Amino acid sequence: MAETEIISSSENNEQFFEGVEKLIEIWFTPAKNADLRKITRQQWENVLKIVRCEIISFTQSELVDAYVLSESSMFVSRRRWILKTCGTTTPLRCVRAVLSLARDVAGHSRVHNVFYSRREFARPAAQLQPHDNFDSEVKLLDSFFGDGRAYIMGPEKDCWYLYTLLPLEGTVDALEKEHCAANELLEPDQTIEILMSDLDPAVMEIFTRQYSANAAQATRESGIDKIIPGMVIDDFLFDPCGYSMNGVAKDGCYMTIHITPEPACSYVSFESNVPVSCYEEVITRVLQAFRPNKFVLTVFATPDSPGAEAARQLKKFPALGTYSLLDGQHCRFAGYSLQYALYCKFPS
Ligand SMILES: C[S@+](CC[C@H](N)C(=O)[O-])C[C@H]1O[C@@H](n2cnc3c(N)ncnc32)[C@H](O)[C@@H]1O
Repeated sequence: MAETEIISSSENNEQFFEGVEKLIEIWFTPAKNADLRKITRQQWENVLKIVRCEIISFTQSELVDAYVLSESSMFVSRRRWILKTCGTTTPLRCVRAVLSLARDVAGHSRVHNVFYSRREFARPAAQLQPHDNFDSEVKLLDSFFGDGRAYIMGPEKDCWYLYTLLPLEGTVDALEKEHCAANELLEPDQTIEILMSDLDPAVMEIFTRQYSANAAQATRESGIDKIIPGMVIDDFLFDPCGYSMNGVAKDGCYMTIHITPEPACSYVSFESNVPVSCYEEVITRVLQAFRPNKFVLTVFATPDSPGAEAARQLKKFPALGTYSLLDGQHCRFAGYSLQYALYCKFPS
């Protein structure tokens, strides 16, 4: 397994691990016979060496290959590549290699869209270049993709960063029309992410070897298997603690959950592209399973996806159960809308 970044703080002997992930998603323009799944496992292993992580498990459905990594997950489908890695990994360092493999092995020579995002790290100074600050990340991304657009949402300590491609020229409305006309091949898409911190220690205990004999037990006891029914689950319980899972469904949907249970730095991320028109139930199940004190919620949706309605509904939620909205923003990009929100538990 790759080098672990579990740091022991000498002051109080508490373990620290940076659970916050960097997430990059690249969509390639549809091309005849092109498929990212032509890239071999050995080629992915070489790419992941640059990132400083390893493959520890694999599962697949007809439409998506899902890898559990020593630091989070990777999903590969015909024209979409997703890499989500935590700790002090360096995912942006491998983008050039991925673009070359996409062109030379998979037959994809045109990038359609790119999303790079992350929450603010608990310890930004511990990150390696270019992840030690957002400006360096943006500079490197621009060197691959030309001029992108960078956003910072939310208050300083809890902010969420996003980089995506600039619409070529003109208004978002005009571009959306153009997209619809030119890209009949493009499927609707939506992604929900819930990035949770400061979680209930009683729940976090489930994700330790002391409490759970294996990953399947942790999955069942926490209720992870009930969050989105019908997924084939590939789960992993780290030693002495920590948990990662990927779920894949026949229709190409995925979900992924990663858990850092250490009390000093507890963090859980949930992500899925499940196409629902109301996310309230999924969000409620996630919050009931993990009981965070604080979380960032983001929903990306194309205008033709069921998730577009869900994103509109979220705009209207000043509170979610026992959580109040601290900050919310809505953005429209060419082809996507984004809802960002930061929620915090009501003071008891
Ligand atoms: C890979 S997991 C999930 C990280 C994820 N990004 C999250 O949401 O927190 C990290 C957890 O596993 C633990 N862990 C144990 N052994 C590890 C290893 N060899 N590599 C990475 N993490 C390990 C860490 O201490 C941490 O609690």
